[in-house]
Amino acid sequence: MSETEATQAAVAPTDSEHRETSYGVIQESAPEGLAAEPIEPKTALTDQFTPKEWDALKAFRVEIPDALASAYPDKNNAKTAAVKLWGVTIEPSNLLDAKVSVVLMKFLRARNLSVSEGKTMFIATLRWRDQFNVEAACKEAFPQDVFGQLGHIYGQDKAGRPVVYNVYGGNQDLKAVFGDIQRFLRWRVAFMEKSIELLDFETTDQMIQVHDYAGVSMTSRDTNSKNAASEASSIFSSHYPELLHKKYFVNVPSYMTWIFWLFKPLMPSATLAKMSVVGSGASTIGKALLAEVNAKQLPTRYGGEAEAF
Ligand code: HEM
Repeated sequence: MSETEATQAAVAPTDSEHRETSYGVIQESAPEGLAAEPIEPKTALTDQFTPKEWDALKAFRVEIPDALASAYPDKNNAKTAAVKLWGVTIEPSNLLDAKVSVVLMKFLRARNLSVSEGKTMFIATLRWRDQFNVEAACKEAFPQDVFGQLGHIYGQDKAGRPVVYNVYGGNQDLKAVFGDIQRFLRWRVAFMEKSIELLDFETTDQMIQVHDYAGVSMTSRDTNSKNAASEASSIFSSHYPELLHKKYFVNVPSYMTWIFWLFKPLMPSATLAKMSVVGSGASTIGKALLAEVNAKQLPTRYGGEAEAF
């Protein structure tokens, strides 16, 4: 059997006997003359896929071996080898796995269900992860005195999504944080990956992000912090599709809210629609965040009851 045939057999087995498939799913008999549809393992998240999304996913699965070969042109067995993305193992022989389906669906949704564009994004993401060396960034020891207060992962929203906070406020040495842009980016990517570890891709596949800008002023926006912000933002738009449920910008000084719109050209409109700028002070912030997060899960400084960071 050729590699292409082997892949198609794994994606859409056609024999009409009861049998266990390569991905461990019992295949029901199909009526005479009809190809059996592979049985899809279901989860709360795959249950939310629309018929159009299922169609796109089935077409995308067929493209995966080719996508893997394009992502890793120097690897001999790239077409059949496993790749790990956000803790989920993707390989041509397990494409019916529900978690794999949820991960692949993210690339399709981010590209309006276009299989070719989703595939391009998937290939670019795998290549970028290698070039950036995400694995090494996740193992890097960042100085606590510079990065220790910059990111917090705390609590869940009412639907169980993790809530993550980036405190980019002026109450810390922003020159040290953004002085080395590449180091900041490695820290930010590692923090994103750590947040993603809390997603099981069965019941939860998105997070809430909060940016806290308490104490920033126009002088905090120097060339380095501006470049770091736009580079990080473009990395997330290009290589972390559909992982954000909502994003709140809190403690934004009112004379600086216009900065929000500077990011408009960097982000798809669907992502922009998930974001809101909230004013300052625990009660104002609480009004916005308590709609999503229970008081016990929300730090007091944001209007909740949790004695957190
Ligand atoms: C003045 C100091 C500021 C610093 C140091 C700063 C830092 C950053 C950084 C590092 C990012 C990268 C994305 C991330 O980490 O999630 C970012 C993104 C962003 N910032 Fe700021 N920022 C500042 C001010 C502001 C202000 C006043 C606003 C107004 C609301 C704002 C709105 C945004 C938006 C819309 C994004 C894109 C979000 C995304 O890509 O997920 N920033 N900022």
